[in-house]
Amino acid sequence: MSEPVLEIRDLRKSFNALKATDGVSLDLKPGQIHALIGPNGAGKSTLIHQIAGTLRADSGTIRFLGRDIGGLDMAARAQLGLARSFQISSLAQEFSALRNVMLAVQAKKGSSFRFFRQVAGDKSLIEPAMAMLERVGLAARAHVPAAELSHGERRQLEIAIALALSPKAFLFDEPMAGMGPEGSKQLTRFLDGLRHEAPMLLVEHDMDAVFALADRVSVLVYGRIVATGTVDEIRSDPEVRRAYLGEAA
Ligand SMILES: Nc1ncnc2c1ncn2[C@@H]1O[C@H](COP(=O)(O)OP(=O)(O)OP(=O)(O)O)[C@@H](O)[C@H]1O
Repeated sequence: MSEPVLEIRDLRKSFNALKATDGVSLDLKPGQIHALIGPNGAGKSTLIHQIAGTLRADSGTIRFLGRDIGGLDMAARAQLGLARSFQISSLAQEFSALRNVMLAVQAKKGSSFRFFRQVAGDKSLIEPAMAMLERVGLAARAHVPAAELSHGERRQLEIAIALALSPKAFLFDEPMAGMGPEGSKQLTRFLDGLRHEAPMLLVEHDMDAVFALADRVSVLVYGRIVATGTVDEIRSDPEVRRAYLGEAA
């Protein structure tokens, strides 16, 4: 069995009396899409925040590529290859799509800060940035400001930025939100191909997307994982159907 890329053990986070993360353990293995589902307020985003480093866990461990990253900040985790996207937009709205991706390429290179006008013509940034835009189907819109892109195009741009970081794992928080049926189908196809680039922890309410994509599904309710398994196992679990899928068991 291959080693997990991401290994979460007994993670806990409270907001006053509320246990938002209540002893969560999960593994993300190479090539996998591991979906995290659960009702509103179950603690899915809180969990993603702790893994990404925007929120500090109260206790428990987060190992990424074999290393305990609990003490690292978000930037250090991103530098190691943990790419987070969606829900909170990472785009600089006034900058073109190309410039947004160039900034990500520059950040990945870890180069010391320079004013953008000094690097605007830098081929070592433009070429990889354009390649990312091509991959996500946005090359023709490279020079359009992010603010003028459609919702679906902004999602594509966010993926291009995530790809520019050469991620070793993706954390995606509700990528399908607001996409519409056709957009969701396209994004589902795209994410399906991405699993071979890096495994993905996917928080998603769109069950069609989850059931089409996930190798494993974990169900979170009140901060606890109440079930974990394949799509078929989760779909046929009577407790999950009762607690979350809204069906009579
Ligand atoms: N910073 C905070 N301070 C206090 N309570 C918080 C904070 N962040 C989240 N919570 C609470 O923690 C619980 C889990 O919230 P979280 O946003 O993680 O749920 P979720 O499963 O992502 O929900 P949704 O599906 O609606 O996005 C909720 O009860 C929420 O109100």
